[in-house]
Amino acid sequence: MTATTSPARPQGTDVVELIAPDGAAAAISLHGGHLLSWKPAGAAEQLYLSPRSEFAPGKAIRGGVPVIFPQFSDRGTLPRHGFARTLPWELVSSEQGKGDALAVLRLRDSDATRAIWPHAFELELSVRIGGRELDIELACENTGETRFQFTTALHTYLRVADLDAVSVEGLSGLRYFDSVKQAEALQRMDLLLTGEKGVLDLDRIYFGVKERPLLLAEDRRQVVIRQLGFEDAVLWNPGPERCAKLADMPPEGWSEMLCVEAASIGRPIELQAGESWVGRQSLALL
Ligand SMILES: O=P(O)(O)OC[C@H]1O[C@H](O)[C@H](O)[C@@H](O)[C@@H]1O
Repeated sequence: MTATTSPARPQGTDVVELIAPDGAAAAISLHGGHLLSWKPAGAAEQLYLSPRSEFAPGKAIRGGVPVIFPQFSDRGTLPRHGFARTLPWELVSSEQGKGDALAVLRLRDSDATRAIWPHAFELELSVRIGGRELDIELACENTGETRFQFTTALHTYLRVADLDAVSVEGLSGLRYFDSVKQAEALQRMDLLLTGEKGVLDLDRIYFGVKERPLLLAEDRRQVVIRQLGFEDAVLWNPGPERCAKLADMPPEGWSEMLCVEAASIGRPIELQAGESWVGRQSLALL
């Protein structure tokens, strides 16, 4: 069975709706190849999507899962977080299986990308839902004649009921770059408390996370976050002051979200002509 592509969700954005036989559901915008919503079977929305997000050509959507490629943040000369999140992707397929539903989207180099990044590439984003699990896989192939390097992330905005009650486990002993303090540090404790009691204005790149599972926990909810192929993870919450300066976030938006991003930043990924790389982030609601 083929899932439908509904035109004109927010302001004309094409959105692919996925529904698994057990009722798990997701919505993916072709603008940015951007997962907007994930509802596990029998459960509520797990992703944060800003009610003030702009859904306009050339603009990034605030929330969901932006695809960051080929540059993380301002770490290079390209537009912030690269161009994949602001370009139209094409839908390759969307289908329902026996126990899941899967959509595949593609972005290839174009005159617009080659004008600022002179490389031939093909990105494929696969989103699979079923039961209480979500898999997001990003594959990149070098379709040109020369090697290139890139940094990348799946910039997942998790919805939280109350940031004060949220903790993240699994980071102890890792070195991180604190982008707020512009300094490196070592994560001493396994438990990272967010919100008023913990770290506000949180912006850290944890290096060498690799396949360590992370656990996001709040009162009665636990989400296990796994990654494969990505080396690092980013934790981000703008806190009240920075949030107030973001035009596409409501003033209180920061208290309802926490980004836990699967990323490769510390060691850029290098692909020779014809080579491919694959990275995956998997979320499971316990
Ligand atoms: O506002 P954006 O360009 O979407 O970036 C949002 C955030 O993305 C990442 O998490 C970075 O580590 C942050 O420094 C940045 O503020």
